[in-house]
Amino acid sequence: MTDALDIALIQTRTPATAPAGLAHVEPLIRQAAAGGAQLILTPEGTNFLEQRRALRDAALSGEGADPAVLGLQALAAELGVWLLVGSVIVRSGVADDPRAANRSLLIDPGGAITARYDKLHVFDVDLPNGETYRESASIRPGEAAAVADTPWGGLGLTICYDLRFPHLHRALAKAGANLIAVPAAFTRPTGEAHWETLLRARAIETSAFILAPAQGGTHEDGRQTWGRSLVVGPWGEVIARLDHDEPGVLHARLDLSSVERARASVPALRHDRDFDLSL
Ligand SMILES: O=C(O)CNC(=O)[C@H](CS)NC(=O)CCC(=O)C(=O)O
Repeated sequence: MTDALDIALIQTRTPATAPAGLAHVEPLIRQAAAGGAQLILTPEGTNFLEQRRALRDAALSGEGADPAVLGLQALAAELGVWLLVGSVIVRSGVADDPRAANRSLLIDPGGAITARYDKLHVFDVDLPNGETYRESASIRPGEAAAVADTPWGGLGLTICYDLRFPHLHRALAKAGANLIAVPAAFTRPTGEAHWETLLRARAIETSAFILAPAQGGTHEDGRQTWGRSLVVGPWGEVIARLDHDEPGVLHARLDLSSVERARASVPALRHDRDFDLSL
């Protein structure tokens, strides 16, 4: 295992009103691979993004039959890269629950899916500007966290709103993650107020790299997402950022040995104490 890892984050704007093909990500993934990225990460909603989605049975496939998933598997194999598909909206496959899963997939350079994670925390939120989200109406939350094996160590999987739950990230780090993916489709107001601060806080708390590819810009249905894809190092330092909401590729070279250095220096991950909360 060498200490250098070349990654790339894909920032895109998934079509909002219909199941997407790959036109909004494939050229960017090819560009990332041509630029030397070994691990490429895409945002939440890579195959489908629709704010006011009704239960869209007709539009949804299971993971094994989703055209975007199959296309991304073929692309990873053709390019010989690891691909973390931030999320796809697919049939959950759970009987008696018509809701979909909001699922991250890790695809290896042979095109095989080696890890998956269903978003644990769904976004049921009323923002001060009147934007309202009820993700639980269409998405069945997952039950389990996941740390995926990669040639570069453990990759903790999270999705978007999960960013607000620090104990999940600490648990991932304690379970062996030195990289944590935070693929997102953040709202504009919460992105502006919270995105970079929360990402840097999670990096500092876990002494892990935080890799956050985002949706960005104004979507067809008028929904706006906060781009500004970000790579943060284990000391909380910003390694690379896109300072806009347009589609693009963000390259970064990670020095993996910096995780151990940060953890040796401030071992807070090992300093948890049990405490009493009685008054
Ligand atoms: O809707 C889709 O198709 C894809 N999923 C999303 O966009 C999700 C659920 S609506 N968005 C978030 O979790 C935003 C979190 C956020 O913005 C915050 O925590 O502030």
